[in-house]
Amino acid sequence: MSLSAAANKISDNDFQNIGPAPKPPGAAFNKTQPITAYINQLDLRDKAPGARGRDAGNRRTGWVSYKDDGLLSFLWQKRYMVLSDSYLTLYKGVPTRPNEDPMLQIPLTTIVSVSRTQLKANCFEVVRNNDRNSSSASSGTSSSSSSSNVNSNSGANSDGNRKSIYIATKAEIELHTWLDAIFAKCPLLSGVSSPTNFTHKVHVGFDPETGSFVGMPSNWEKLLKHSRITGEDWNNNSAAVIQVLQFYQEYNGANVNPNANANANANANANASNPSLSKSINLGQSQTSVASDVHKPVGDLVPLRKPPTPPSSQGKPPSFRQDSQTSLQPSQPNFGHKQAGLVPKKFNENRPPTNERTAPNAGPYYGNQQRAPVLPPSQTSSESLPKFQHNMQNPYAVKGHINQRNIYPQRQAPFAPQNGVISRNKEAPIPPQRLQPQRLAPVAPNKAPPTAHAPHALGPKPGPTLPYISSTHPPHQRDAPKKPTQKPTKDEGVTKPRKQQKPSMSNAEIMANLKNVTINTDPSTCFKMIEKAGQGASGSVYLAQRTQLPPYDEKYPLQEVEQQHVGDKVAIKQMILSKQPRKELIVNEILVMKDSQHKNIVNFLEAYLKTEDDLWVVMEFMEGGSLTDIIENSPATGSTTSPLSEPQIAYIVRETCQGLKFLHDKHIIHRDIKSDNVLLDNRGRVKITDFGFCAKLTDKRSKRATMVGTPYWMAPEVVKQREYDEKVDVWSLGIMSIEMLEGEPPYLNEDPLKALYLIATNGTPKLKHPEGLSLKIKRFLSVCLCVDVEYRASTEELLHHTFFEMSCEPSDLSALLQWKR
Ligand SMILES: Nc1ncnc2c1ncn2[C@@H]1O[C@H](COP(=O)(O)OP(=O)(O)OP(=O)(O)O)[C@@H](O)[C@H]1O
Repeated sequence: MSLSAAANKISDNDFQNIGPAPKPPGAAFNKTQPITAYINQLDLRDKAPGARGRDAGNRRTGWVSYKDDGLLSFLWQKRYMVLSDSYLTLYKGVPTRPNEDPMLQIPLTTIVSVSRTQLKANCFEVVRNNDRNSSSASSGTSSSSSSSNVNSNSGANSDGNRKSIYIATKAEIELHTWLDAIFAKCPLLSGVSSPTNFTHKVHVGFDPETGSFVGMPSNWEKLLKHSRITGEDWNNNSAAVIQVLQFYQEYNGANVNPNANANANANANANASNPSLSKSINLGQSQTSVASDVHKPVGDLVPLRKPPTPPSSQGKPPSFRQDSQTSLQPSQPNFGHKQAGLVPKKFNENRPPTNERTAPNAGPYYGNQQRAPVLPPSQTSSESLPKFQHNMQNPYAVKGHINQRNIYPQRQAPFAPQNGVISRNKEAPIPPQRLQPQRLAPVAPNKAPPTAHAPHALGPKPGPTLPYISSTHPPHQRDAPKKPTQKPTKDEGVTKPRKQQKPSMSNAEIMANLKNVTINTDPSTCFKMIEKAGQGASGSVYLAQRTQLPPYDEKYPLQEVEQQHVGDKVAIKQMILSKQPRKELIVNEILVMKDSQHKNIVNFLEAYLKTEDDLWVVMEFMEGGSLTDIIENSPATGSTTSPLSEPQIAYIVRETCQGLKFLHDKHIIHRDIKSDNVLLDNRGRVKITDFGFCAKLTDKRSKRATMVGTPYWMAPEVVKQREYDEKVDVWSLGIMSIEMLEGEPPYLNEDPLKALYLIATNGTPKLKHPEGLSLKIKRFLSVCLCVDVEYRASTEELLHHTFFEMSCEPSDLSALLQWKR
């Protein structure tokens, strides 16, 4: 026996005949245990036959990468590591002789800290107190328990007498087992993983027996539990679950460490294959804060849907007090991230417009990865369709109903955010357990005109004393369209994700910029306020009549002013600036609107800074209200037919698409296309509004990665946090078309988190009743809702689509606008 072996009480046989690890004790295996705990129960120690007795087989061995901060600090070296009861020893290779000299031997009694580091994947740092009992091969002696001779190769990170080495393992699981074993053996660590800089390991899994997730940060666990994301979902695609969790949490304002991303995904992927075991996902050091910050209430949400027009049929002024009292929304409205860039980007330059550009890999519709067949116009006639339909496996052409369960999986537990509940029901606040989307019937606009000119005549005086509705996000309600399947009524609005960002400008800069785009005068004398027309997250919208032309202001060219007439009806959005958390975004929004005069974009007229705190944005008035209102008030809603006919849908989508193409040509992405943000006037004109989420693409930034939008309308690439471009609007346009066909977007009855998961994993959503639809609309939807962005049509291409040939005349919308009259 070698000296070192003797000193360490190691048998010469200890390094031989290691043999396979014993099988897990199946019966005792508790599936709810994190996998590391499970593995710790297993006897992974190298039980060399001769080892039992003196060392009780109590050692662990294996190949690792090793590095220190000494002379060879730049080098990761492959080493064979042995953990015995007394030492952590590194060899050049598997020891073949009993007296084989180690490269480094550290008495366990000197190890004062072991912690995970981000130096390398699966890496940990071992810190030892160097003033005693450490030895190194380079000392010229074999290891000795009394040696204090540690050369620079083995010492690192000197801090007085403390030195570090770094060990990296190939797999995450190895790292866990090494850490656990070292902690168990080092007397100064007391078997407890409490060194400084330690990383919280989060072992995530799903226990099929209890039907619950294990090892999750508590907030994630709750989110998952109530999102109806099932163990099956987890087993099918755990990476997607982690992805949407991160997405959702971040978007709901949790104070997530920005680095807390990648590891979990990667590990979830890596672990996704074994459904029977819990999956071990190490969130890494940077994700410690994920675990610790997850206490942010999930109820810190912003309404997905715009709040309804306040009840007004009684002819009373809007009850600000009631709204502000009943809303449990957080005080920050959602502005998204408007980001300006000025250099145009070329896109779709190699892609000639086609009449029928069909997405080949539009998820389940076409089910293959080939390039879209570009059919010449002559081939779009019906005789070519059956073959096409067969080849492309268009699910929209599938006969028969789609099983509702495919679209609305069985509910399990109700959503129970930790706190911060959003109530959408003034009379009976919704219990926190229920956070499901709901659509309530929109309220008819206030018909009774207020008696005075200015908005304050409509209710409490505006200004700082006004209990301002928008600041508390009164939630939008919609009646879920009645369905024959009698799905459970949803009580809660869904969330519009909100990302917290540091304001990029100081308040003074913002005000200066705002003054540059507004007329700094009191507009009260220029308008007669008629009624409240709507409520947005950032302010109230009023119908008003122009009583006076705007005063001359150099920011507004004379010809623009001359287009205005006394007596014109306008919409005025009034915002209290002190209630806006991201004032700089309002400036951007005004700039985008001001610069986007198009027949399919709600026309910006002028903006006033009435006081330092009171901003009025004047726009053209759209009497028809939002497309959401129209869908929900359609005579067909509640019946088995679509709320809108295909010709009506074709017309509205075409008009919206024209507005989008205008934006896209200017390299602006809207990022929040949905029926709420499409307004109609009483002549059937269709216009896009709400530029709060707009982003401008530039040469330098031809793609975006910020997750913006409203979950149910979000493109998969947004949900998956990939780079995206203008085509996210095309996806949302496809979803908006489904709204008009089915009354609501896919997955609206799902918890937002589950919806995100479904978008990420299902890709192209299924239609509820494809059998009754024309092939043209199904093909149109396929090219909009194509997961592969490359094959998704551009707005330019869409405008050539044969679906638009069936567009109705604007006058054919009159029945839909009837409800407003
Ligand atoms: N130009 C307009 N003409 C008529 N009604 C409008 C007009 N703009 C908005 N509205 C009504 O006011 C409601 C709120 O609109 P607004 O744009 O403020 O909502 P929002 O999308 O929540 O906006 P933000 O988040 O920017 O506050 C709309 O749903 C619509 O009913």
